Amino acid sequence: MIQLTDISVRFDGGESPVEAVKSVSLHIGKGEIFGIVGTSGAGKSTLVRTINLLERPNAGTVSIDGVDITRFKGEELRKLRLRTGMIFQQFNLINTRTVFDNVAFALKVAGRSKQEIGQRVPELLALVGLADKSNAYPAQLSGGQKQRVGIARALANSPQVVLCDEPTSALDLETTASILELLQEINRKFGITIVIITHEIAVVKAICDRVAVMDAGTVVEKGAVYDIFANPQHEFTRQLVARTLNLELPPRLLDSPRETIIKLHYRGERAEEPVISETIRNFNVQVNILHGHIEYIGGKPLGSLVISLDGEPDAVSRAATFIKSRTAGFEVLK
Ligand SMILES: Nc1ncnc2c1ncn2[C@@H]1O[C@H](COP(=O)(O)OP(=O)(O)OP(=O)(O)O)[C@@H](O)[C@H]1O
Repeated sequence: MIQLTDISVRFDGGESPVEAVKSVSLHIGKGEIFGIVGTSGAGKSTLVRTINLLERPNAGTVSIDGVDITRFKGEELRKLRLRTGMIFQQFNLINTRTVFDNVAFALKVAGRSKQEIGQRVPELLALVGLADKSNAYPAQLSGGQKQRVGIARALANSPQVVLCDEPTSALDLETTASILELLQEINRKFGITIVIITHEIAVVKAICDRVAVMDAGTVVEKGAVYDIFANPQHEFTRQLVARTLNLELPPRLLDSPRETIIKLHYRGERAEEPVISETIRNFNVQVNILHGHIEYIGGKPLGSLVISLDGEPDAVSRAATFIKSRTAGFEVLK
C-alpha cells in the first residue's frame, strides 16, 4: 500500500546540512500496523512525515496504492493529507477549544457542512470512549483522554492511513495499554493502515505486525516483529529486546562452585518442547533452573532460561550436547 523507494531527506538550513534520511526503501502493507523504532535522531519522524509530504524527500518516491504522490501539490496534496490522519506525542490539541471543536476542526478544514459535522463528531467521540466529554476543554482531560481526542481527530475524515509519532510516550503504562488497544481496534474495525514511531518495546510487542529499525538515517533491519526480536542484529534492537526479556543474569548466579551453567534461548514452537524434563530423564544429571523469562510476541513464545547441570563430567557433556540440539540458542556461561 505504502511504498517508499530510495527516500533521502536533507536539511540544509543549519551550519552544515543534515542527512536525516538516507536512501530508505520500505513497503508497508494495507491494513498493517507497522512500527518504526530507533535511537533519537535516527530519522524516524522525518521518514514518516514523507508519507503525507509534511517533509518532501530530496530524492526517491513515495507511492500510495500504486500512485506516486511525491510531486503532489495544491488540491491533490490537500486531499492526500485528509486521507492521512496523524497522532502526536503531545496530542497537539487546541487548548482554547472544546473536545467537540477540536474534532470538528478537522472536518471543517475538509469542507464538511455543519450538519455533517454535528453528526460525525459524536460518532467519533463515542468510538474513542469520550461521548460524555464533548464540552470539556483539553485542560480538563487526562493524558489518555487527550490522546483519545487526538485519535478521534485523526479519524475524522475516514483516512486510509494513520501516522502516529510516539503516541504513548507521554502516557503511563496503563493508559498506554488502553490507547494501544484503541489503535488496534481501529485497525481491525476499519482496516486502517497504522504506522507508528516508538522507542517503547511494549508498543511494538503489543500491536505491531512488522517493524523497521532505524539508525543514523538508514533502516538497519526490518521484518516481522517476532523474527526481529528472536534474532536481533543491530545494537539498538538487541538492547530493546534485552530490556524486555531481562536477559542480564544476576552475577551471584555464576558464583556456584561446581556446576556447568548454560543459557538457552527459546524461540517459537521449540519453547514448548519439554527439553528440561527429557534431559533429566535421559541423562544422569541434576538440572536446576536458575533464571528464566518468557514472553509471547504475536502469540509465539520467545525467552531465555539459565540452568545449571551437575553430575559426572561425561554425563554433563552429553546432556549439554542434547540441550544444544534442541534449543534455538545455547551458551555455556560457566
Ligand atoms: N526541520 C529540520 N531542520 C533541520 N534538521 C532537522 C529538522 N528536522 C529534523 N532534523 C534533524 O534530522 C535528524 C533526524 O531527526 P528526526 O526527528 O527525524 O529523528 P527521530 O528518529 O524522529 O528522533 P526522535 O526520536 O528524537 O524524535 C536529526 O539530526 C534532527 O536534528
